[in-house]
Amino acid sequence: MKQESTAQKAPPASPPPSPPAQHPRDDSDPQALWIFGYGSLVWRPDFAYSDSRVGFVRGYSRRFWQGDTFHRGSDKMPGRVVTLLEDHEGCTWGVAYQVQGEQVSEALKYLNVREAVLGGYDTKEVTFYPQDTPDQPLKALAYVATPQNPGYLGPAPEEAIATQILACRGFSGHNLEYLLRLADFMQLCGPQAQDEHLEAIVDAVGTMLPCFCPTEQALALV
Ligand SMILES: N[C@@H](CCC(=O)N[C@@H](CS)C(=O)NCC(=O)O)C(=O)O
Repeated sequence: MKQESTAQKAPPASPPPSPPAQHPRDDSDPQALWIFGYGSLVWRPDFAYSDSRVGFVRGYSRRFWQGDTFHRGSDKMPGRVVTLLEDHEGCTWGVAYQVQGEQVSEALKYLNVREAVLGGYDTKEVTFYPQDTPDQPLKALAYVATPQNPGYLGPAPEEAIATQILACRGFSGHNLEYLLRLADFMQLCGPQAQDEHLEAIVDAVGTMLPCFCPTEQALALV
């Protein structure tokens, strides 16, 4: 069966910018906006920002339950990326970025394409607790993939998610890079930042890698 190369799939033409929605503003600077990243945005924001904080949001758990046919997968082999699941007991660590002045419209225009159009994410206001000043929470904008979006894959055993991640790649790179960069970030956050779902997938990948790695004999044939 002909494998569609991701190189053949041109990204959809840029859509008209999203209508000016009401976004949470930074009380200290009405022109400023905080944007919360908890997936690829923690290591590749790719928009200009004035400040950033490591911290967490309460009431949400991070899950690899969103399919991705552009950045980390293809139409035939969709990858898995993260979204936020409402969970009363949940806590998700990430990075909040402050954008000010012209940075606000530039960031929103960029993220509308990257997250909404290409990724199926919608925006949601969350309360962000900076690691260093959790008693001074901030209102922030998060991009969340809800079960209603067409790319949503929903729950699966961590082993199945690991297999899918090992097998997929897209325009932004391999799905495994996405997983491991997020795991690296969580390591940097320290022992108080736990994500059992992420850890279980990383463990499953580690168990499966020998099956995905060529043996010496196979390499000798290259
Ligand atoms: N909205 C989450 C997840 C974002 C995310 O991973 N989105 C995908 C879109 S499907 C993306 O931007 N991928 C770019 C990449 O994989 O480098 C975040 O705040 O980080």
